[in-house]
Amino acid sequence: MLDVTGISHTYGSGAKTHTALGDITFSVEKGEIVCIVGPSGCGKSTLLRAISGLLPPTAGESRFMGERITEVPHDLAFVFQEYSKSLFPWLTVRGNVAFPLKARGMSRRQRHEVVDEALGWVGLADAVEKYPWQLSGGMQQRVAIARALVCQPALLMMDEPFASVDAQTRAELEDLLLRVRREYDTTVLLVTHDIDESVYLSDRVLVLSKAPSTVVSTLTVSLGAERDQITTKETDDFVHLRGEVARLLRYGTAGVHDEVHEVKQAVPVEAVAE
Ligand SMILES: Nc1ncnc2c1ncn2[C@@H]1O[C@H](COP(=O)(O)OP(=O)(O)OP(=O)(O)O)[C@@H](O)[C@H]1O
Repeated sequence: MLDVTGISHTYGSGAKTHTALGDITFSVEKGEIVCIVGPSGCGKSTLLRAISGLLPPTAGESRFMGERITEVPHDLAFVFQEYSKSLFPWLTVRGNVAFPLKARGMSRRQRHEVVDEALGWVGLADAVEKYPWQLSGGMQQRVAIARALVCQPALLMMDEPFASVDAQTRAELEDLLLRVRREYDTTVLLVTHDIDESVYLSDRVLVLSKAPSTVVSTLTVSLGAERDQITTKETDDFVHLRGEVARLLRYGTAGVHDEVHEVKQAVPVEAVAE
C-alpha cells in the first residue's frame, strides 16, 4: 500500500537549517494499522507531510500502491489533532462531511445517503444540522473522522488525532478506529505521543529516534484483531510491548538496561511485600 524509501527532510537554507528527518524507510501493508511514536519534536508530523505529498522531501520517495507520490493522492485522507481548525465553522455537520463528496461531483441525493451512513457510524446521527461550535471536542473529532471516511480512502493518515480529547472519549475514538478498520479494511498510519495507544491500536509500532530521526525499531503487535480497553491492556503481551516501546524511546534499544535494573534493585524486597 505504502512504500517509504530513504525519506529525509531539512528545513531552512544557508546557515540556518534543521534536519528533522534523517533517512527513513518503511512499508505499510494493506489493512494494517501502523503507529509512529518518537521523542517530542523529532519530526513525526514532518514525516507524515513528507510522505503524503504535502511537503516535498529533501531526499527519498514514497509510493502509494506503486505510484510515486508527488501530490496528495485522491485515495488518501487526513485527520489532524486540531479538529477545531480543520472543520468549516460556517457549515453544518452535514455540510462538513459532505464537502469532499461535493468536490467529487456526487449528486445531492447520494451525498445525503452517504453522509447519513458515515454519521451513523461515528454516533452523530442526531447532530447533522448542528454547527461545529455547538459540539463538544470529541464530537467535533468524530465529524472530522466521518469526513475522512466518507470517501472510503484506501489510506488514512492521522496526526495525533485523539490528543485533544478527554481520556474516556479517546478510548471510544480508538475503538471506533479499530471498528472502521475491521469493517472497511482501511489502512491507517497514525502518529501518537501515547505509548499505550500505539500498542493498543497497532499491528506494528514504528519507533523513531530524536532528530535527525531514523527508525530505531519496528515492533510487531500480535494482540489479535479483537481488542478491549480493559482486558487487552491487562495481558502480559500488552504490558511487555508497552515496556519495549518505552525503552526504545528512552534508550534507543529494547531489552534490559542497567538503569532499569538499578531502579528495580533499589527497592527493598520488604517494601514491595508491604
Ligand atoms: N515549517 C517549518 N519550518 C522550519 N522548521 C520546522 C517547520 N515545521 C517543523 N519544523 C521543525 O522541525 C522539527 C520537527 O517538527 P515536527 O512538528 O515534525 O515534529 P513532531 O515530532 O511532530 O513534534 P511533536 O512531538 O511536538 O508533535 C521541529 O524542530 C520543528 O521546529
